[in-house]
Amino acid sequence: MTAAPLFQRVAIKRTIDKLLDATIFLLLLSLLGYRLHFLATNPFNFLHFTAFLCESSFAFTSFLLLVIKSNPFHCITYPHRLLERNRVQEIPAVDVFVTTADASLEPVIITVNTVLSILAVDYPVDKLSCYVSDDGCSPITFYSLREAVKFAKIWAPFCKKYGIRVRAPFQYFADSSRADESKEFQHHWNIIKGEYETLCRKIEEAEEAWDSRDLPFFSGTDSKNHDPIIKIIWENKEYENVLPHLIYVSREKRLKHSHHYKAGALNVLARVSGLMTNAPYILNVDCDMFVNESTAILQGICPFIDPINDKEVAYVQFPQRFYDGLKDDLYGNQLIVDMEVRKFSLALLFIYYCY
Ligand SMILES: O=c1ccn([C@@H]2O[C@H](COP(=O)(O)OP(=O)(O)O[C@H]3O[C@H](CO)[C@@H](O)[C@H](O)[C@H]3O)[C@@H](O)[C@H]2O)c(=O)[nH]1
Ligand SMILES: [Mn+2]
Repeated sequence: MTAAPLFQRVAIKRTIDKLLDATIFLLLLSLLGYRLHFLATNPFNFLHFTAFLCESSFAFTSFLLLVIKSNPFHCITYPHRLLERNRVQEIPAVDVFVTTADASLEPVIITVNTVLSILAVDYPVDKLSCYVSDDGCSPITFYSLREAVKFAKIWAPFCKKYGIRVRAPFQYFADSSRADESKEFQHHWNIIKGEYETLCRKIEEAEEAWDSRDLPFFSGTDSKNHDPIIKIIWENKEYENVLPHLIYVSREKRLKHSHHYKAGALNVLARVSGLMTNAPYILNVDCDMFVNESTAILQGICPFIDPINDKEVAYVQFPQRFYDGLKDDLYGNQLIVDMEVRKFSLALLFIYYCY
C-alpha cells in the first residue's frame, strides 16, 4: 500500500478568463498585422514604426503571461501527515540560507527577526541548519545573532507550546489579539515580550556605540576587502536539541575580484554548508523575508517527497506576501498592476484603438 499523498494539485477553472485572454492576444496580433501592413504599403512613418516596436514588446509580454496563466492550480499540501509517528523519518534535512548585504540599509533587527522565524519553525530541529551570509562583514550583525540565539531558546519553545503562527517576533507582537487568554499564557506572553524588548535594546545600543574588543576577528576588517569569517554561533547538540545550528559566514572579498552580489553569496553558502551539514534541500530567503507560517518549510518539502508526484518537482517557490508597503503602492512593489489591473487596462486600450 502506498502512503497517503503529501501534495495534490487542484486545477482552477477559468474558462471565461482564458477566452478573454486569448481574444485580447488575437486582437494584439491583428494590431501588429495592421501596423506591418501600413509600414509596408506607405512611406516610412516614424510614429507608426515606434508604435510597432512598442506593441511588439507588449504582445510578447502578453504571450508570456498567457502561457504562465494557462494552467493554474492550487497546491494542497498535507504537512501533518509527515509529522505522523511513522513518517517522521521521511523528513529530509534542509539548509536555510539567509543573505544580508548592508547593516545600514537592511536593519539588523529585521535580519534577526528573519533568523528567529527560522530557528522557531515547526521542523525537526536536528534536520535544520541556518546559514547567514553577511556581505556587510558587520560585527553588529554577528553580535546581534549571538544575542538572538539566547532569546530563541525561550522564543522557540513558547511558539511551539502555544502554536503561534507567525514566528517573527516583531510581527507577532505588532498584533495585539491573542490566541489564548489563559492566565498561564498571559504570564508567558509578558515574559517573552519583555525579553524581546531587551534584545531590541541591546541591538540598538550596539548600533549607537560599538566596541569591537569583544570580537577580535572583526578588528580592522574592511567590508570590501577581507579574509573569510566563518563562525558557528550555535551548534545543536543531541542532548539539548532545542534550536537548529546557526552559522555566520562573511565570505572573502577582494577589491580586484567581482563578488557577484547575492549569487556570489549563495555560492559560498552552498560550499560552506556542503562541508558542514550538506542537506539535500536548500531554502533561500532574503534577510527581510521572514517565515509567516510555522509549517512553511514542512509544506515546501511535501511536493519533493510526495510518493506519487515527487519526480515532477525540482523547485518550489513560496508565494510572497508584502508587509509594510506604502498605502497607495506608489512604486508598484506589490505587482497589483501586473496581477489584477493589466487585463482591464488592455481591454480599455482596445476600445480606444477600435474607436
Ligand atoms: O552583494 C549583495 C547584494 C545583495 N545581497 C542580498 O540579496 C538579497 C536581495 O537583494 P535586494 O537588493 O534586497 O533585492 P530585492 O529587489 O529586494 O529582491 C528581489 O530581487 C533580487 C534580485 O533579483 C532577488 O535576489 C531577491 O530574491 C528578490 O526578492 C538581499 O537579501 C541582500 O542582502 C547580498 O547578499 N549581497
Ligand atoms: Mn530586498
